[in-house]
Amino acid sequence: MALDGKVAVVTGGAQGLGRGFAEVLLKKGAKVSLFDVGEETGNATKGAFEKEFGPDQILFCVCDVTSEKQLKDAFQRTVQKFSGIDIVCNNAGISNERDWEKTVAINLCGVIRGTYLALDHMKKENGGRGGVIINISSMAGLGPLPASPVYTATKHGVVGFSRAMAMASDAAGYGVRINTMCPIYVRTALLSTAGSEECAGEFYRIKHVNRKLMEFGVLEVSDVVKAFDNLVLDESQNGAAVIVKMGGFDYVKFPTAEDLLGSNAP
Ligand SMILES: NC(=O)c1ccc[n+]([C@@H]2O[C@H](COP(=O)([O-])OP(=O)(O)OC[C@H]3O[C@@H](n4cnc5c(N)ncnc54)[C@H](O)[C@@H]3O)[C@@H](O)[C@H]2O)c1
Ligand SMILES: CCCCC/C=C\C=C\[C@H](O)C/C=C\C/C=C\CCCC(=O)O
Repeated sequence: MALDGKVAVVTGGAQGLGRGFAEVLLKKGAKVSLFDVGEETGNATKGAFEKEFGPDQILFCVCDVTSEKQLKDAFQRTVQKFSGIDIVCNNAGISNERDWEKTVAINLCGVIRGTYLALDHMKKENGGRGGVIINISSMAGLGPLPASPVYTATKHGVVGFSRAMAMASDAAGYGVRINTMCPIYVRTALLSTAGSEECAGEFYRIKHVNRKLMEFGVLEVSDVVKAFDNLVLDESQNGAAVIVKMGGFDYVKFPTAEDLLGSNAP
């Protein structure tokens, strides 16, 4: 998929990974709509991007992904400004075990809602152009992060939902690919707050078990952006989950029905 002239949405795009994803899309000629709850950071990022890429390439919508109305309005504003949508990255996420229902609402319900609304605009049966949706999970979507059980559950949920939706999209002829990214730790604001007493809650006393997993390494945003760029462009991938780790990225090999059921497989 060539990116020049394409229209992209990035949730949680004001900072961190989302900002990095937005920047690479803009560099390759796409128009980008940032959805973020952080008004000040979002406006600052919009201003910086406008300076570099010009005023017509970027839109910032103050939007909380837990609100159906705000998310719907943000998609609508994007379509009105840019005409259609080709790429959606559901990236907004938090790590807060104390307020675990908020973690589920943003990390899992926000991704589901963002995917459904994206499909309303992108699927061919609605007159959309097709395209690609990339949902941001984590390595904690593939294995346990012990001091963050609810975060782990939401990220497993993102992988399962995205794989099922990829098959549904294919079977229904939507023309939209749906893939997931699963990075190990990345140096962002989320990482510096997740281990705090305020976010870890009762698991604060065992935060060392999460910290130990830093032995896998800590990525820079640019490492994850490279894998994102590859996944957006690779039209052969639908239902893929990409692990991003030190030294590069790989496609996850999931067990097949035959692996799981042996001779009972259909
Ligand atoms: N940093 C890591 O180690 C790491 C590793 C793997 C996956 N991830 C995932 O990557 C994604 C981005 O995380 P990050 O590290 O860049 O974090 P970050 O905190 O730097 O950025 C997250 C952005 O999401 C926004 N956001 C939070 N709640 C929102 C809401 N309700 N509605 C809209 N926007 C909202 C924030 O304002 C912020 O701009 C998350 O889904 C996270 O789980 C992070
Ligand atoms: C297979 C094992 C899973 C390993 C998980 C690896 C990476 C996870 C990345 C997450 O998305 C990061 C999110 C939250 C981090 C939570 C706690 C970190 C505490 C760090 C600290 O104490 O400073």
